[in-house]
Amino acid sequence: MIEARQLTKRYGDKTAVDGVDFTVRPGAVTGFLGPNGAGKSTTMRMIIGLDAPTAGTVTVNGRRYAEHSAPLHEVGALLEARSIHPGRSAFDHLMVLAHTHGIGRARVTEVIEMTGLQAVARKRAGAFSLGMGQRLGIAAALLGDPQTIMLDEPVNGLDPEGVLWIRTLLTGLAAEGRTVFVSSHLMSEMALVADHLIVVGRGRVLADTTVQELVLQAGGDTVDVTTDDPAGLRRVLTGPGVEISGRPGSEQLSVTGLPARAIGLAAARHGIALFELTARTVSLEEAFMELTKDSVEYHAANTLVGAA
Ligand SMILES: Nc1ncnc2c1ncn2[C@@H]1O[C@H](COP(=O)(O)OP(=O)(O)OP(=O)(O)O)[C@@H](O)[C@H]1O
Repeated sequence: MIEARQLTKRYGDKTAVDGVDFTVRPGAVTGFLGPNGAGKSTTMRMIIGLDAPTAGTVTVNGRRYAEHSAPLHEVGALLEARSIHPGRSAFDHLMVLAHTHGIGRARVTEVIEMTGLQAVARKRAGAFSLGMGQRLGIAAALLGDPQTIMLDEPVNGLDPEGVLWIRTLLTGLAAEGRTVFVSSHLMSEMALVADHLIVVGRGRVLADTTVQELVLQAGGDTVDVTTDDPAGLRRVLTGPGVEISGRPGSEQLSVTGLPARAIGLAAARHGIALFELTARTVSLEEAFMELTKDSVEYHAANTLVGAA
């Protein structure tokens, strides 16, 4: 469990993280999404004590990171700029980390196998490809068998097989009851793994919601209808939670709050002919763009926060 309360980070005049509140719960993959510069990495750095908050708090499993006596067992993290001694082998790098927590060689071998690094474990980490480096970073994050796993842009540099492997790994860790917190600026990738989403923009939480809810809020439940009797159809469909728009004189209406099936049935019952009945599909990417585009950034925050 990760809990941020009014978490704030300022660098001089720049507010990178602006009073954010969120809770990342166990047993699910939570995606941490936002465009470049939204404050994701800064938030993650504060979670593991690499940066101190200017105000507010963030705890992992009920305590600030620095208060844990064996932090590797609490939270395993892969941050973008994790430094690995280039001359050291993957195995030695993991052994050095393991020693700090009294973790044995058997666990090092285990995480090497889990991350598919067996063939290169004795090679210099400095010669690793980006994808291999990511796998090594993930191996290090898993070393302490932590309850909470936090990964910053984990699919960066991974080939399709690696991306698939990451997905399976993350959903598997969540299924074991762990807290899994993963950042990305790729909504499409998050849609495939995340159960829950926290979307940030300009250091603020814009949405704390599920994938389905986000699509719905972005207009995913709009249905376009064309009829020769728009006035009649409006009368038939009007009801609580239903919004109907359309240009005066136009035969086309856009309806939100009713599924296409209900609209079709209501029209048939009243003998109103329809020429078009199309459920508008909003892709997750569109929903994300809509949410994070500058002009609606703070408006969106008001309507979406707490919508889950
Ligand atoms: N050490 C620093 N000094 C000054 N400004 C910083 C520092 N670290 C981050 N920032 C600024 O804070 C803001 C948030 O940056 P951060 O790296 O947390 O965003 P991000 O969401 O992780 O972005 P990306 O997807 O590009 O990694 C940016 O405007 C960035 O320039």
